[in-house]
Amino acid sequence: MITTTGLTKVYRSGDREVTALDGVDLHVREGEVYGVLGQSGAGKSTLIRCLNLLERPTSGTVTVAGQDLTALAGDQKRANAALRAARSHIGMVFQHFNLLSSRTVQDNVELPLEILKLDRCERARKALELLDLVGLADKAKAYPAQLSGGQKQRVGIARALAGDPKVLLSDEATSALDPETTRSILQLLRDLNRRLGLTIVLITHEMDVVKTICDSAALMKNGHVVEQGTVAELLATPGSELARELFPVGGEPSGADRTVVDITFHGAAATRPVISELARTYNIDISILGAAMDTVGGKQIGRMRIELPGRFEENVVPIGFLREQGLQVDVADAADDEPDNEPAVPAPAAAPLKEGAK
Ligand SMILES: Nc1ncnc2c1ncn2[C@@H]1O[C@H](COP(=O)(O)OP(=O)(O)OP(=O)(O)O)[C@@H](O)[C@H]1O
Repeated sequence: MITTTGLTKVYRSGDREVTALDGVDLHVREGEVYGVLGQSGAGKSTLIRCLNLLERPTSGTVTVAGQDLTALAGDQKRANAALRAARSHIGMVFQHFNLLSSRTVQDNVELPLEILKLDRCERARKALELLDLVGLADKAKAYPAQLSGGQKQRVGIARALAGDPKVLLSDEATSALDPETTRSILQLLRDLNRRLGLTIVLITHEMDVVKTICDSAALMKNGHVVEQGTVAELLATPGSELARELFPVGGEPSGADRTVVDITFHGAAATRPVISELARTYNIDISILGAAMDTVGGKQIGRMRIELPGRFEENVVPIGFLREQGLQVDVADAADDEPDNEPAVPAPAAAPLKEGAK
């Protein structure tokens, strides 16, 4: 539904240049909720604003619903009209709602319909229908100042839906809201995604938002997308930073001469007694440093951090055993055991070794 290739944005002011996006290749499938994460300054807002060409990319392409928006973004009048038409199918929701305080709720929602030149009756009908969809039918005549933050964001969402968009872009839509209101807005977005088949790209810095509604996510750093995929793919990627942040499991090793292993249990594997089997089979003492169960992307996932006595090279066989059980196993670096110094050790038949070492 949305593809960017080699998307680059360089801001220039005087002789200073800031590369906010540096060759971003993004792929958002139709009908999914896609989260973009990253620290402040990573380029998230620039990316989302480039998706509807509010920000003109310096180079690269943006394709939305099969249409290359970058090709429409010429200076000629015809191209601009075509871009405006394409944009009307992309809604945008903002962190601070951006409502006009002098207009009623209904008039705020009607604004994009005025730009689309719908007649008065049609505008009113559509605005009331949208307000009903977001649960605010009774607030049509209220002014923004009379609404709570969550209600204001619902108006922002209704306004974003006015052009019957296929895509909704959300720039930190919930970060100005309290946790309960955040949950209800996320629920509304998920609902709209399912009922209208809406593709949603949202920027967030909250892992809970990703856990609650995202099908896929990307992590940005310094203008690059450094990880992206479905939540399940990310959780199954050894060493994934997003997976670790989505599902943190702490615990420090008790000494230098230990091997720390993070195990992720998906589905049926979560209920098998693999740790006691491991202890019995190899006659080793296993310490559990941390453990957590959670629902991520609608699926039950378990994670455990264990400690095995001895260095990595002494634990090759037990680690191979865990992998043979179909578990995802990430071996953490021991404090005194840099990856570069790891000895080459033969792999057991069914499992790659130390692929997840970070
Ligand atoms: N209009 C602009 N002019 C110059 N530099 C800009 C402009 N907008 C953004 N930048 C710079 O581009 C980089 C990326 O900014 P951007 O706002 O996209 O990051 P972000 O990940 O959204 O950050 P935040 O989470 O703080 O909003 C930053 O270094 C920022 O200072």
